Formats: sequence, structure tokens, C-alpha cells
Amino acid sequence: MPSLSEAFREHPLHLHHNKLLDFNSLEELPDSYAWIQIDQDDHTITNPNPNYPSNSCHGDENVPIINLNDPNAPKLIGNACKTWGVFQVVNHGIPMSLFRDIQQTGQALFSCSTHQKLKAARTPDGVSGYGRARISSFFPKLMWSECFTIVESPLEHFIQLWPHEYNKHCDVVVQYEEAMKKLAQKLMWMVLTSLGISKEELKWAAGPKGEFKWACSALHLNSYPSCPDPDRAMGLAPHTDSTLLTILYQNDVSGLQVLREGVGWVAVPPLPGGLVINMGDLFHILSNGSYPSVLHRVLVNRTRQRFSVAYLYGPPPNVHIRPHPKLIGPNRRALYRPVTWNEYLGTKAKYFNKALSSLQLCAT
Ligand SMILES: C=C1C[C@]23C[C@@]1(O)CC[C@H]2[C@@]12CCC[C@@](C)(C(=O)O1)[C@H]2[C@@H]3C(=O)O
Ligand SMILES: O=C(O)CCC(=O)C(=O)O
Ligand SMILES: [Fe+2]
Repeated sequence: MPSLSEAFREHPLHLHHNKLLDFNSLEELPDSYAWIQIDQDDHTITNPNPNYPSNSCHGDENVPIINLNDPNAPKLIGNACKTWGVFQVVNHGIPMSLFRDIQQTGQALFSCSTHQKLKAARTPDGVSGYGRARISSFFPKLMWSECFTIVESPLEHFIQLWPHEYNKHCDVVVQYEEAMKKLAQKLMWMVLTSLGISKEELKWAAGPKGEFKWACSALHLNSYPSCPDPDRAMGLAPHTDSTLLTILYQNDVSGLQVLREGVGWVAVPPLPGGLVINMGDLFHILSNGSYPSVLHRVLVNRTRQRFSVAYLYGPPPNVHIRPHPKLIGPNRRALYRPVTWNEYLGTKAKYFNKALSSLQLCAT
């Protein structure tokens, strides 16, 4: 079966994981992490990074919160996808104990020594393992975060980290992925229904029960340590996900923001037991731009460590995703050319936030 591991072979990234810092030992923000700098002579603030958007955040508009038991949920979801590209869900059926367990595994992982974590480092052309976010290479400054990506099994890396208790943590990952997969399937059909697309009308997705049998996923654990100078640092730089959709668990520390057209950055506050759903670039293509992927970023905090787990859900890696025929007509041409997830991850590794527009078809 084709796998996501092929995605980065042609675009290896040298992120110098060996220079990763022990964040907890730092009392000052190193210059390499300062996205905004203070001029030593006149104390003015300068921004050396053209990619750093303004820090202001607006609070008068809220990301929709949707109860999945509401009979009206598909309609509400459709509306949220069209207008926000992101929403939170409650009553999703996932027990709180699973969030506690995955958080304990993340905690055990990120609290290992740097030396230990580097034994599980991601290789330049690999997809799984410990390191910096892949998007680091597109910015002149480093981000105040560390991450661990899991594609398929974490076994190879977990044995390095915990030779005696890797099984316990592998089991947690398996259970978490199982639960996320079921939720992702349910959400996908709700979103597709809201676009008027039925199970029979998406051939690659339908297994015997229309269950996205060959869909592919990755789990991305993020840690944002407390930061001595949070106003000048960046946890995770603005990006869209390359997925169909992403399901994000966040601990009780805020930091996630989404960009809302005409408004600016809007906070997505942690909701006890809630999950954040954001639409990715592949759904943007599939919906022919009707449900756009949302730009998001993470800011950091002076006193508390933020932890999050992103379940990145996509199609089988070698299936072509294209604007759905039902969303194309005499008045609306196809806006994007077909692309596979593997190919798109390569495009993203090369062009980053311009990847989506690089697939745009010109008007004839
Ligand atoms: C499947 C994937 C999507 C992702 C790259 C990855 O191989 C695993 C990590 C994902 C992530 C999470 C943080 C933001 C992001 C842009 C990145 O650098 O790594 C996404 C990638 C993506 O969606 O393109
Ligand atoms: O930590 C967060 O809230 C967001 C993480 C994220 O955007 C990602 O992993 O893609
Ligand atoms: Fe993301």
C-alpha cells in the first residue's frame, strides 16, 4: 500500500535538529528566536521578519462551536466551513480519558533530555520523528516549539525513547488514532453532505460502507514551552494544513489563532472536552474553493507550557484529488488541477504557502 513516507524523499529538509535548544534552561530569548527585535539604543521595536503579521488579535467574532448531536449539525458545519474554515465540536463521543492519556505520552516525550529526544529525530527526507516543524526552513527566525510526527507506527522511535515501556505509549497512540479516524469519517460525510455530495459520488472514498477505507493520516504532537519573552517569539508560524481536514486537541493553554478575512487574527480558546476542526488545502481543492483552508498560527506564553495534538487526515496518498464535478458548471469552472496528497506535500515542501495557488488553473 502506498504510504506518506514517500512524500519528502525528493524534498529533503535539513533543519539542524542537532542544534535544538533545551528551552527550559533559557532565561532570555536568543536572537535566533526573536521574531520582533528591540533596538538597544532608542528602545524602538523593529520587525526583521517580513513574514511576521501583526500581533493584534480581535475578540468580537468567535469561531463557531457545534454540538455534533444537533440534528442541524451538517448545515451548521457547512456554514462554518464556508465562512470560517474552522469550528470547534462538542459531544463528539471521545472520552476525556483518551485526551489525558495522549497528553501523558506527549509529556513523557517532550520532557526527555535533548540527547534522548534526538535519538528519535526525524531524518531530512523522513516524515516521522522528533524535531522542529517542517515549515521552519521558510522563515529567517526559529519557532518556540518542538514536535513529534507519527505516520503509521511510532514503534521504531518509541523503542529509542523508552526501551522498557514503549508498549504502553504505542497503545495510547493506536487508541487515539482509532478514535480520531472514526470522528474524521463522520465529519467528512457531514461536510460532504453539506455540499450536496453523497457517498456514491466520491468513488475513492467509498469502501463497502462508504468508510474512507484507504484514507491516510498523521499524528502531530506539538509542545510550546513557556517562553521568557512571549511578545517577541512565535510558537508556530502562519500556515494552512495540507490535509482534507485536521482535528486538533489543545490543552487548557491558549495560543491558537486563525486569520479571518477583513477582521484579522482571532483566538480559538481551549474548550474543555472540545476539538478544533480546520479545513485543509486538499478539501479546498475538492470543494473548488467553496470551503477554503484556513491560515492559523500559535503564539506562546510566559508561564505555561502549551500542548496540542493534530490529527492530519487526508486521502489515500496516491489518489488524485480534484474539484468535485458537482461543484463545476457553466458558471463555475474547475479552479485547481488534480493532485495527489504525496505530490502536494512535495509541492508544499517547495513552495510552502504558495503551494495551493501553484495548482490554480488559468482562465481560458
Ligand atoms: C502529513 C503531514 C502534514 C504536515 C507535514 C506532515 O508530513 C506531518 C506534519 C504536518 C505539519 C504539522 C505542522 C504544520 C505543517 C505545515 C508542518 O510543517 O508539519 C503540517 C504539514 C502540512 O499540513 O503540510
Ligand atoms: O498547536 C496548535 O494549536 C496548532 C498546531 C498546528 O497547527 C498543526 O500541528 O498543524
Ligand atoms: Fe496546522
